[in-house]
Amino acid sequence: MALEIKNVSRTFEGSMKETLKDISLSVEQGEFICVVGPSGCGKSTLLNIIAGLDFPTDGEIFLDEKKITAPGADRVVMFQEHALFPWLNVMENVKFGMKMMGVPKEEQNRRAEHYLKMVQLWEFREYSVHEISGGMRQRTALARSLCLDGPVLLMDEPFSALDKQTTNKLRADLERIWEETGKTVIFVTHSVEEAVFLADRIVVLSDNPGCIKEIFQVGLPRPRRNDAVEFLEVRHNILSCVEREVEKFAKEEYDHEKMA
Ligand SMILES: Nc1ncnc2c1ncn2[C@@H]1O[C@H](COP(=O)(O)OP(=O)(O)OP(=O)(O)O)[C@@H](O)[C@H]1O
Repeated sequence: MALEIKNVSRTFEGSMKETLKDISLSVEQGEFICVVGPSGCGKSTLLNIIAGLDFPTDGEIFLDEKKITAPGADRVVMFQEHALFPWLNVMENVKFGMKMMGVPKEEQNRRAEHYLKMVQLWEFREYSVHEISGGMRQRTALARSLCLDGPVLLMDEPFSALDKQTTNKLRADLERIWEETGKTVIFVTHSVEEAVFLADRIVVLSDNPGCIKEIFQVGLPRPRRNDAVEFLEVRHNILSCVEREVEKFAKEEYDHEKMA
């Protein structure tokens, strides 16, 4: 599904500044977009608005020309916290969302098996949540999200609480799954390296207010190696862009303090 973000701005009640200002972006069906930028620049706010969990003060978002006004089955959100139910086992957790959506039992079983195999957890389906590692929990959450079969996957720093080795493994898994399923992915991350590993395009947000500062087309062949010279070059360019933003923000804070 194609996503069209048109002049989206968001100001929170009681706030003196716009969190997001005039964001416009066209995302093609099956594209992998990463959003990076300084802490607090509005990445999660943008994702929440696309999810229909929050609303723009100005502007509109369209999914295949249909305006987004609420959460919907066409967009599945996955957060940093896996939010699994500790009293359910892996399989039951994966089926939970489908149950809530009234998916017939046979279809629940079919999808749960398919996606648990895809995330390599089929052998662990009877394990309870406390018996599996953090990475396996996040893979359970990923299988649960994939089972909902939404064409758009919205991911808010899904791997940031995990150790480096597990994160690297999950990134590679996600890339493979994205290639297999053809979903449109919007992925928020603090890690420029993660963005260069995963994205077709990387959107850098500026801070205060959150605007699109630059959009990078990554263009490196997949699978990508984070020690390849080309990878490091792209990473360096984007990092400089984000760091300039952080420096600008720090200077503004400093000037503000001086004037106070
Ligand atoms: N519900 C809300 N009410 C008021 N202000 C909010 C609300 N949600 C977010 N904000 C403010 O909007 C700004 C952007 O927050 P947001 O979480 O979108 O940034 P972020 O770029 O995702 O941050 P981080 O990288 O630290 O996760 C922050 O100043 C935050 O305090």
